[in-house]
Amino acid sequence: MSGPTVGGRKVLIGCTGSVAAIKVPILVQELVNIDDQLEIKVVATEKALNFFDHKSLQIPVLTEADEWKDWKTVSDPILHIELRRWADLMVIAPLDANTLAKLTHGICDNLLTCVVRAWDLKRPLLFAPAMNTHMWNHPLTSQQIDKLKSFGYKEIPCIRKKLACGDDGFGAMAEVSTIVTKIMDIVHSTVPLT
Ligand SMILES: CC(C)(CO)[C@@H](O)C(=O)NCCC(=O)N/C=C\S
Repeated sequence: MSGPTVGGRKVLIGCTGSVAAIKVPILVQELVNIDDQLEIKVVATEKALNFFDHKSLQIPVLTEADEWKDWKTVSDPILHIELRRWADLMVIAPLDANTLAKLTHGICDNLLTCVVRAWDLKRPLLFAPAMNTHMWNHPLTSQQIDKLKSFGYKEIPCIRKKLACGDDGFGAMAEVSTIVTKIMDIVHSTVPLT
């Protein structure tokens, strides 16, 4: 990115109900360490909150409770629209099997899926799938990932690892360092959005 950063890039991290969500705090910390100019917000599904203490993060973690708690009248802001306007890029890490299926069909029944449903396809959206290896190997998975890629979303491929349930195989979320590198490649390559 040439010239002074007029305010950091705005990165929205979406996270869903995979055990890999234990890595969300580490992902945030690594991004802050590598570029303290970044503005970072997290949007978590209810299930994602099972895997990390969102109150321990030093940055905003938006949840279902935030979507409508302050809304009183039709002129009040709508959080998922505020977020799609705010973010320069979005990374969904981890993307669990459930939300993968929802996004494939445009289901928008929570804050995260509403942001994606309203997403400006001219802005980068990356996703890092994470699920049990038997879910990964189901034929639905590749069909659904191909569908997301047809929208222009960029996959950060899963890797083979010992999984949370003891199985060994593909389905593990990409390493945090890989996800950070993919984000920074985009941050350093895109001109500031007006
Ligand atoms: C959990 C973690 C990050 C530990 O290194 C890794 O195994 C992973 O991404 N697993 C994918 C999710 C998973 O395991 N699912 C649940 C049942 S198998």
